[in-house]
Amino acid sequence: MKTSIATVSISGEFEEKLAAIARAGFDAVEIFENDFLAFDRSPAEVGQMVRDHGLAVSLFQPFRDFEGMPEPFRSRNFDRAERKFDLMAELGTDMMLICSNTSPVSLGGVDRAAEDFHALGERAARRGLKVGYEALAWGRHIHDHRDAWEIVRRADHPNIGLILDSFHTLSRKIDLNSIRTIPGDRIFIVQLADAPLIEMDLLYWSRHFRNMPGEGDLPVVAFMAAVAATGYNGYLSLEIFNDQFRGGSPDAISKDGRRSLVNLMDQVARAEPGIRIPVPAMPDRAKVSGVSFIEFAAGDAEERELEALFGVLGFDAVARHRSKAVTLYRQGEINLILNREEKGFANASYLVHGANAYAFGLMVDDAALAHARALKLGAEDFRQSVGPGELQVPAIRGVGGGIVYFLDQKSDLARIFDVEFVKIEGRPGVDADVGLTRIDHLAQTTRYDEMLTWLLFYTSQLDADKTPVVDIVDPAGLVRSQVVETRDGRLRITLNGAENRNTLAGRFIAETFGSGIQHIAFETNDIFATAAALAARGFNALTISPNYYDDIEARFGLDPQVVERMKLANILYDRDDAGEYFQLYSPTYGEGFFFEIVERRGYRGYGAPNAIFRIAALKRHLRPKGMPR
Ligand SMILES: O=C(O)c1ccc(O)c(O)c1
Ligand SMILES: [Mg+2]
Repeated sequence: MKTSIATVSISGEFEEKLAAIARAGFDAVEIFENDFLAFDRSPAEVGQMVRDHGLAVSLFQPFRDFEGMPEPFRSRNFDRAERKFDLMAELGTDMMLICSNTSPVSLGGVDRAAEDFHALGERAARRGLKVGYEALAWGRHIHDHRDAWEIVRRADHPNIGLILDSFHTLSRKIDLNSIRTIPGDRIFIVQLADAPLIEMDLLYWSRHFRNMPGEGDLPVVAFMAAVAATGYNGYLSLEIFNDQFRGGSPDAISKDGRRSLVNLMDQVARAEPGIRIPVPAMPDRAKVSGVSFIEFAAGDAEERELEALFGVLGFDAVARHRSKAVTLYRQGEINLILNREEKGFANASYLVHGANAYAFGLMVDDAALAHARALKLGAEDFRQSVGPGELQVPAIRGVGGGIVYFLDQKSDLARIFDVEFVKIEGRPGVDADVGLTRIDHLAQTTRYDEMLTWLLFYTSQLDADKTPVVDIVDPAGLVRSQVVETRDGRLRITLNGAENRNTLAGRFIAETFGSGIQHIAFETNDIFATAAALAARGFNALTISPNYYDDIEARFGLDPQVVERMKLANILYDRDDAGEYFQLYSPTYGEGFFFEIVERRGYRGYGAPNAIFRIAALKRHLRPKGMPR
């Protein structure tokens, strides 16, 4: 498969863009005219620069307001096109994109447009060039690929073809079967973009909100499956206009782009077998059956603090690592690992970020395959030397440079805790359990502009979906939250994107020097019993304002006695179509890390309406900056 990306999709100086695009593994770039015009090198030098980076120029674009113009505009347009043909020869590309006319003076008429294209085809043929026609979703007369195709068909010239752009077709919800009847060799190039579903003007949506396939909500897989079914085997070219990407890291955006195409084509090849586009074989997205463990890095000082905290939460130290300063704590199905090694990755993470939950293990169907897929998608491999008899657990770097381990039940990895740990025997009378059964969700906080990267990271590797974005109101600003979850809820990761550093989330990443796990939610089957057991162990739940309880009693029509019990235990409540949700929180530790305990009675959400109340409460607890602990 041949991949390409438009220069507008990436931020930076022209040469920076090329370098990042090349490093990410693309074959070609679409040169967007304005990027070129703003750059102070000659067309020939630009062409050479592109080739020096090992790239080709897939397309020169856009040429605007060409077809269906009255004189004198029509003649001028042909002259203008000839000038651009000169430029293309110097750049070293044979393909130009003409987008459908938006000019108020343009005349409609399929045949008039077809004649213009036929005449242009003659001129292009003399130069050995090709011209592709794209219907902009907001074109004045032509805004549907079916009409653009009709014009190309009637132009009846081998040097004139169709350009499809997923955004224009999908934003207008055009029947995708209409693509399947177009001959693949008449489609000159396919541009790909996704976008979040937002009701707004098509032009504005397109120019500001496009994102990489898989990052938005449009059915780009179905679109591309229809294109691939035509026999098309040309460039798969990303064309992403996105305000955030324009200010982002050229390397990160390029890598995301390349990952999005590999993931897209893997899904297309599965949906549409026998396509001509060669798609590298790779394992399917990994099925996750749960979070097997969460590992904390700490130093001596925090070790005792964390140990005490785990104890209060009802975790028991059940095993010690055979060769490392690592302890395993357990309750129900939950495994917490405390790593206070003075060398290795955990220690490095501790030195940079302070005590933090830097790693977690996912139980998948096949760890080796999950790891192999991740690497094919461009994930960074993680390996660390292992002692004699210890297992090399397949792993990759994740959010904030943390580690995601893959475990399974079918290999030796199933016995990791038996192989690497020694049981701590004989603690009679210790019955710490407060009824926590499993990890309900992990919450990772990132900068807002990294959110799409990590959403794509998870959803391209794991058989999990993303939920729509929810705005979390922090008294100091908005935090956007989006969840990656499996249908059965065995995996739930909430990603919280902080836009400013005054929010609880923003402060967390500012003070801990980067993104990471900010909270962990455990599940219980009886939150009232768990709350009582926790209190008996000396746990202080986060104090929720009494005002909250008056409100929920009225809002949900709850039994006042139940509300009174919730108030005493600082339990928050929410309800959706599927059921009820109860939550309680720990105070914050360190720079804003906390635990949550939830009981789900069928409920599928995350208590977003309660966020403002618990954030306000958490902030009351958070020590003022600069104060000693
Ligand atoms: O927003 C535009 O004008 C524009 C230009 C060229 C394209 O290929 C496109 O999809 C949109
Ligand atoms: Mg386009």
